[in-house]
Amino acid sequence: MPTVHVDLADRAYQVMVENGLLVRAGEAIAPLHSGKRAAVISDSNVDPHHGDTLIASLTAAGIESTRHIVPAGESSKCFTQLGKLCSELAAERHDRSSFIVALGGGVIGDLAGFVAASFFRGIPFVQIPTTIVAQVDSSVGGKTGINLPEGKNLVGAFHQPSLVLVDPDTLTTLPPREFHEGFAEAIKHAAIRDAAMIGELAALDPDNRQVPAELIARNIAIKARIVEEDELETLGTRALLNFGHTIGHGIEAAVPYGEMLHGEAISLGLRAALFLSKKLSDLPAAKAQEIEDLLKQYHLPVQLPDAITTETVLDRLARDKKFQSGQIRFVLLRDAGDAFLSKDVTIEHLREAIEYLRS
Ligand SMILES: NC(=O)c1ccc[n+]([C@@H]2O[C@H](COP(=O)([O-])OP(=O)(O)OC[C@H]3O[C@@H](n4cnc5c(N)ncnc54)[C@H](O)[C@@H]3O)[C@@H](O)[C@H]2O)c1
Ligand SMILES: O=C(O)C(=O)C[C@@H](O)[C@H](O)[C@H](O)COP(=O)(O)O
Ligand SMILES: [Zn+2]
Repeated sequence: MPTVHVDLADRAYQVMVENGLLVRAGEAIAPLHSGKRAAVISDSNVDPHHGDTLIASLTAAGIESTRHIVPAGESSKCFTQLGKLCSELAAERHDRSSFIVALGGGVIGDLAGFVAASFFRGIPFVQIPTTIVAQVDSSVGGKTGINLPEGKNLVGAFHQPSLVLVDPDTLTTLPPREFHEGFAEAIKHAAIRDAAMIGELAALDPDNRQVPAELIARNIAIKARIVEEDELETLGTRALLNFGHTIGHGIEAAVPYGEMLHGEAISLGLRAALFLSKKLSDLPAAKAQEIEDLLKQYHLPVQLPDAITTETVLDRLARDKKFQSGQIRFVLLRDAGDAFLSKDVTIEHLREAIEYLRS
């Protein structure tokens, strides 16, 4: 069973990756938490598939739980759901010895994690990710938060989970679109840190739901090593995980939240970033093509819909956290597996890259 240790001093934790782990979640969680009351936060799609299994496992391990369900989808990463969940926890008389269990995709992980960071000024939380995005990326690293109409993830906190339990079997209930979108984050990891994984992803059948636990763990390890180096994104290393996210976030926020899934927007952002990496850095055209082909193989979008205007994308991305004192910090590739943070990308370059997505 692959386990990845995230080494962050007093905030260190394990990420366990194992088929069938959801049934044993209670056993894994109980020894880590002195409190025996949990608030399970999930969404209206995930709870009917996996909620009962989790609650039964917690109960069997002596953990009493309350159940909190938000509407499925990106639009739930908002102040309304944050406030509602905090009120529900207070009404259920959760206290500082309680902990949260987030059961769902990246939306639930980010939202429930922010509830955990805020309620009573912070209580522990466990991540049980159920999408590819969440299993290879969002459940690890401690970025929690919500969106604003003005842009993605503009309000939030760093709050590391106390444990992450990844059960690849939960991926079998994902609809095809939601299954494929997550591979954009795995392709991102390969592009920035693990060129060999490009070939390995290309060798897999993109429609096979039996995603190898080793592949998920390999992605988690890439992210964990970067987070260990630069937990709060102050040094620049962690910003490399934002490859494809400047334009990607701009596109995701240019339409009503949820209309374009995160991974789909990031696929477009990756293609734009590959274009700029060829133009402004040394990325060989053949490498860029190989990564772009991988996006297509995983049924990810590579063309910007006509209805999304370049000016709207530019407006949304200008509010991104990566803009500091008016300067853009943009992630480019020198080569596959070799990313760096550039200050040479201008608004004109961004405009050109967004237009390129129409070709
Ligand atoms: N914190 C981070 O480091 C980080 C990293 C990457 C992405 N994110 C965030 O994650 C979010 C996207 O996450 P996502 O793509 O997982 O979206 P999501 O959580 O909305 O899940 C996608 C859809 O799949 C459904 N679903 C989830 N698991 C299911 C399952 N096992 N069976 C059936 N249906 C299931 C959900 O209900 C939803 O409709 C974005 O808000 C993004 O900003 C955060
Ligand atoms: O964990 C990180 O760091 C990442 O950048 C991972 C991204 O995939 C993720 O989408 C993250 O939420 C982006 O963070 P943001 O700070 O740019 O909003
Ligand atoms: Zn992302």
